[in-house]
Parts: sequence; structure tokens; C-alpha cells
Amino acid sequence: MGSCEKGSCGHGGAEKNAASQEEEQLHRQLQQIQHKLLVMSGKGGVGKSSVAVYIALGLANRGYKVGLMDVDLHGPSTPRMLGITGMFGMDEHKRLIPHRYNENLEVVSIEYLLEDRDSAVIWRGPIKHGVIKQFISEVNWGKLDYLVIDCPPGTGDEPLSVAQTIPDAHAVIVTTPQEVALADVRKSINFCRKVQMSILGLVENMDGLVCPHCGKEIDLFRRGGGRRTAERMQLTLLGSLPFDPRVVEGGDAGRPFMEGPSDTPFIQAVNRLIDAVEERCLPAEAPTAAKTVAAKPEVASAAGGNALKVAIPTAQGVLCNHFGHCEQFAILSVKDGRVDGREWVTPPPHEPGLLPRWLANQGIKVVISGGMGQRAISQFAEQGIRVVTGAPVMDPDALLQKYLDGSLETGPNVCDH
Ligand SMILES: Nc1ncnc2c1ncn2[C@@H]1O[C@H](COP(=O)(O)OP(=O)(O)OP(=O)(O)O)[C@@H](O)[C@H]1O
Repeated sequence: MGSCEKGSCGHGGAEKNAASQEEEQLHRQLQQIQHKLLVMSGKGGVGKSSVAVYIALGLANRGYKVGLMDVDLHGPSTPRMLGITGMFGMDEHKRLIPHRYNENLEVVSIEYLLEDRDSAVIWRGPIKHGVIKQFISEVNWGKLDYLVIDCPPGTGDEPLSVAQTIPDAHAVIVTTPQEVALADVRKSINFCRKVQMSILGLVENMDGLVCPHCGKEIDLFRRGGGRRTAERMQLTLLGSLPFDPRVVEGGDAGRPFMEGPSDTPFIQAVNRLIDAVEERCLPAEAPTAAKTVAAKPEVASAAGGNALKVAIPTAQGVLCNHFGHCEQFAILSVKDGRVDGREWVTPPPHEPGLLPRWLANQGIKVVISGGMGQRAISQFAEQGIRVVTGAPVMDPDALLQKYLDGSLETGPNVCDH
């Protein structure tokens, strides 16, 4: 590109322009993707790619639009597992068209850019970063409910690039049940804390073998390690998948073991894992324009011993817009679709990340607020708490009853944190 000093001719400006257009394109694309899940592991071979594939397939089977992005640039394995080969196509805007596995699942992998499947990729960090960015901004993903990202093991360039490129990604950490896996999980957790990525939870893979002949369970590794690790690390255990030889066969043959009989322990475990992912990715009901929101059926119909608890931040007895600095929380219980009790609780002094944990410890399942920052919304989602934002300033009982009746009018999320 000639020998001009940057900025002394028109080139610097043109470069800046191109860079800001790229950023805009990236931003637009990310806005079209509701949930971004980064599947990672502290060490190799724990079945991270398999877990990414089964999460993507399980969500797609439930009707979600899902993208699977394989950024394991040195050892892409999702194309093999899904039996998809061939190079990318391009659309009329010169954007890459992802490979379509089925109606709901589309896949992008570095392998589709390589002429030769066995080529070794030798790239340094900045190049990898560029490729990962392009996998989002220059791929015609369209609107997605979930983007599942398969990263190489460890905490190197790829997960770092994902964290920098997708600030609202949630990590799914994969481990095996052995006690020694604890140290690897800790590495992943430390990484997530450093880059401020929220953790959706832990998946324990190869938790016991179901003998295909007699159906008896054989412990491959010491069992229960995933649960103990999750408890120690204060993480949610999203699920435990057993070892099933059909996963290996399916992976090698490019036909994932997902369509078999639904009473198979492995498929049942995948379904439970998908339940947990869905539950943890509760969409924040955070409308940007006025709309009416209704309580989910499980909230409205909470009955008897299953009474549900809802928290509303208040000041002087009515909803307070400054969620993190409210005077008191109204903790309301719901039974048979009605507000059934209320207590006032003073929150601990404000400290980032504390309130979601504090409210979760009190069994809260829903928070109705005026404004709330995206980070706090993600932290509530991590605790399995649904958040409604943009609620009007009014008496908490009346507010909750409107929500239960499906007549709560919400406006923009007014938080600017
Ligand atoms: N639950 C399971 N039951 C049986 N085999 C499994 C299971 N999970 C993964 N495998 C097998 O283990 C092997 C490694 O799995 P996978 O490639 O998903 O691991 P990985 O952690 O992504 O590996 P890498 O570190 O190379 O990226 C594969 O042959 C896969 O089929």
C-alpha cells in the first residue's frame, strides 16, 4: 500500500472508515443473535466439541434457530461430527453462507475455508482474532436464537477473541467427573472472571458408562465430581452426560447420536441439559418500546407448595427505578395466579454482582424492575432468575398482579449503567 505515513494522505482516513464500518457490521450482526454460548474446557479431550454439537442440535430440535461456530482453528471437528463437507458459498453481498445441517441449524467452521481438510493452520493471535470477527460479521447468519461457539481447549487466543468480540457471550465449561478436573475448571473460571464473561454453568461429560448389553452403569471415572466441582466453585451444574459408545461411532460417521430412542440415557441426559440451558438463558423481558408482558405459565400457575417468589425494588413503598440502590425489596409470593403474601426486606449495601446472589438465596424466581444494566440482567440469568424491565412506578402488589394477569405495560429499560 505505498509508502505514505499513516494519516498524511487519505489512506489513514479510509482505513479508519473501513474499520468503523466493520465494527458497525459486527454490532448489527451481534444484535441479531439473542444468546451466545461459548463452550470451553480447561484441557483437551473432555468432549467439548461433542457437547457443543449436542447443545446446538438439542436446541435446534426444539425449534430454535441455531448457529454453530467452530473456532477451534487448529483442530476443527464439528464438520466431521455433523458430516458436513465442502467450501462456503457466497451471497450477493459477498457474505459467507453457513452450511445448513437442517432447517434450524447452520454451521461455520474454519475447515470450510481450507482447500485441504488436513491442512495445518499456523496463525498468530491477531490473525485468529480477525478470523473469529469475520465469522460473525461476514457470515450471513440471519436472525439466531442461539449461537453456540466451540473453542479449542485452554484459555488461549480463541476464547479471548470471542470474549473481546462478543461481550455478552456466556461460558459453558465442560469437564469430566475426575477430581483432577477441578484444577482445569478453575483455570476456565479464572479466565472468565478476568475477561468478565458470565458463566452459564458446568457440563460434566462421560459421567459413567451405560453398558449397551446389560444396561448396567459402570463408573469410568469417580462419579459425582461434576456436582462437587460445581458446588465448590458456586456454579450451576447444567447437566451430566454419560459415556455412550454410540457418540463416538456417530461422531466418526458424521451422524450424531441424537435421533435414537428417546429412552436412551444419553439422549435423556442431553434433553435435561437443554432444559437447563433454556432455563438459564431466560430471555430478559426487556423491551425497548412499550409493550405488554405476561408472566410465563409456570409463574402464573404456581400453586400450593410451589408458591413462587418475586422481588420488586422499591423506594417509599412503590417501584424504584434505581434497582441497585433501592431502599427495600418487596418480596411477594404467588399462589394460584394471585399475590399471596408480601414482606419488605432491606438489601445489603450495594456491591456489583451481590444482589443476584442474595435474591437467589431467598428463592426469588422473577425480578420486576424499572431499569437494569445488561450485566446485572446476565447475572440474574446466571442465577436462573427472570428479569422484567421497564415496569412503571407503582405499588408492588398491583404491579405483580398486572404481570400475572398479562396486562403489565412496560416501557424502555431506563438504566444507563
Ligand atoms: N459422552 C460421550 N460418550 C462417548 N464418547 C464421547 C462422549 N463425549 C465425547 N466423546 C468422544 O470423545 C472424543 C473426544 O471428544 P471431542 O472431540 O468432543 O473432545 P474435545 O474436548 O472437543 O477435544 P479437543 O480437545 O481435541 O478439542 C471423541 O471421539 C468423541 O466422540
